[in-house]
Amino acid sequence: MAFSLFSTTFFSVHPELRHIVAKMTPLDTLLFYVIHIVDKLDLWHKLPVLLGVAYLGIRRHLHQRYNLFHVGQIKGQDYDTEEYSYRTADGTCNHPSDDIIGSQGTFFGRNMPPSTSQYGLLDPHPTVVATKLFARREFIDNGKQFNMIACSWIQFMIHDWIDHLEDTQQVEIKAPDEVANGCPLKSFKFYRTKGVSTGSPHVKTGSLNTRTPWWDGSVIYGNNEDGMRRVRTFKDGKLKISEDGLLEHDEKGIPISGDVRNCWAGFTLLQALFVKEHNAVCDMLKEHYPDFDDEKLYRHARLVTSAVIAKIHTIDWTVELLKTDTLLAGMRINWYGFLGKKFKDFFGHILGPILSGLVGVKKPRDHGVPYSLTEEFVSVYRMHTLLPDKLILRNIKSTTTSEDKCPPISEEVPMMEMAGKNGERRLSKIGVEQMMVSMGHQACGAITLWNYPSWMRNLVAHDVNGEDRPDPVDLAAMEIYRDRERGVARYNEFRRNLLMIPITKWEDLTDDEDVIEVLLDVYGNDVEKLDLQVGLHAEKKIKGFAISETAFFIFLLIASRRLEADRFFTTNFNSQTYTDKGLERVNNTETLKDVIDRHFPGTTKKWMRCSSAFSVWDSPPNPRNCIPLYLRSAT
Ligand code: HEM
Repeated sequence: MAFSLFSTTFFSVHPELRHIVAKMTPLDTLLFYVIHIVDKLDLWHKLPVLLGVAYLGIRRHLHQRYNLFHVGQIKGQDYDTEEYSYRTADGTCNHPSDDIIGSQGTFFGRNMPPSTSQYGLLDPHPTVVATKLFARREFIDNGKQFNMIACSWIQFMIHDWIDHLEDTQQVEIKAPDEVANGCPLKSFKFYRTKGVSTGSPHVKTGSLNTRTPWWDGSVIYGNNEDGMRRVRTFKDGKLKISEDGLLEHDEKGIPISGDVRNCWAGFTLLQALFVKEHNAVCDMLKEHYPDFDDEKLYRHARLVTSAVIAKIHTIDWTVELLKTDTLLAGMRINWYGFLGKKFKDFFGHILGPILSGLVGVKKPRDHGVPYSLTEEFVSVYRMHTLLPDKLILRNIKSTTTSEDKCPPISEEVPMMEMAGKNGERRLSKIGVEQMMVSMGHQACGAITLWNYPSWMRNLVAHDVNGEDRPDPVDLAAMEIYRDRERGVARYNEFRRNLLMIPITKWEDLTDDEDVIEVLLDVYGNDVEKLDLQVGLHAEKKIKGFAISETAFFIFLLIASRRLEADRFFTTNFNSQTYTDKGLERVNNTETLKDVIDRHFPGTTKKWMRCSSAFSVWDSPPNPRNCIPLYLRSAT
């Protein structure tokens, strides 16, 4: 009897997922069944590497089938792809038959239908959630896994991919009495997200992405013609950069770069590094192809630099974020395929995406849904808890360096002073190398509850031109409001839509009794009401993962999509489009360390012990020989 009860519950589909499974094809139902049993045992991340990769392959397939929703009906035109064999300023002309898809100002897509929950925009009140569950009590770092370069890197990527168009109408949020004492701002105002009619019966209102969603380096090149003109020198294909290796600034002190919103010194440092990389690619191309004019040099250098950025993100940054052998293998398979780099270098992309990787396949694939980034993707990237309260500067001139290559601390600067125009002034005094080494040695924050930076709860945000907004905001509360305003599902609905087992009680989410006590205070016993952000930050983490599993499944889908839907990572990832030397540059760059070494020779040799520039620099190198033998060809 006990066994039969066990077997029926164990082998049956979770009742709350049945309506989703009912829409699947028989083969997909079977595949779902396989991953569902693994999920019930909480097993996939404990499986041997190849089985773990297989699980993720099945999951990604199901998400491609059931978690891509197109929003909006704007249709572009067919165009001559050969004429546009370069990345345009506004992201047009990338999809092979529709020039508009993926360009600036198109709709955010969705990974699931807009939330059906009946809870109101202020239920529970966003400042109550922010104060009771997010406010930092004391800084929690994430150990040696991830440093401030990694934190800046992801902001650098966000500013390449996504930002929402705002309305002209403002919302005002007032902190209720019960938490007012714990709120740096008793009330604050901000612009609503602009809701735009989609013309479609399914998702009636959507929002527009003011950045180009392609992985096209728009964070340094701009999102349209004006942005691109601002950053170019129009000589030898190069971009503007100051003598000291940092960004140039306009007369108001705003950096001259592709994206200048909500920047801080760590972020502009990366912009400057990749401007240097772009300019070095221009020099290299000019040497090999002396006939290339300014325009040709610019276009090719942009293709190469954007691909270098995408590659570093895929096989260096992500691997540090999700530090397990399965993900190390999975991300390298995304770029190089199961047969690994050596095979691909030698034979080229002669086999399909599984054996030779997503990059270089013959045709871009969008799984029947035009490419865009999604509302849910934005939500899972809300990672402001990565930011500390202070930047710890190191003295790289000191002669008393310890054996672990860790220079002594010279100063601790409040993060507020490193943001915006003030931050730019400070950075110019600090200089590139000291800033890079200092960020390398500082762990960033853990993505967990009670770790939201206090200074961001009274933050002067910027407009798209990099100008300060007059009204400071409580970003922690605002983020809760944003997800609700945009119809992003709350935590449990989000999980169901991602084919994950929903929670039924707080203990399913966390073992932390203090957290459970506050969840009960804020949400009562209603687990359905739990905000997505709170769930993502509270969830028990898989060993080695800096983010929650729930967030990870969105990454799994979108990380591949950014590569496989893009013509310049597929059909046009070839020497005809990139040039032989350009493609060689992409193929020979594996990590951020490679780029730092090119432009600041000696820096990592002197100051870095670890293998990746994204780990805390005095941590030991990765023991690569722990990777199973059968995967060595892929690594
Ligand atoms: C000093 C550093 C940073 C500052 C000052 C900053 C500030 C802001 C502000 C003011 C917003 C707009 C909020 C709104 O209007 O809804 C925002 C949005 C966002 N930020 Fe940050 N941020 C910083 C770093 C980061 C980092 C490290 C991440 C990590 C992933 C991140 C991810 C995001 C995301 C995903 C959004 C939402 C974008 C959207 O609504 O389309 N930010 N940030």
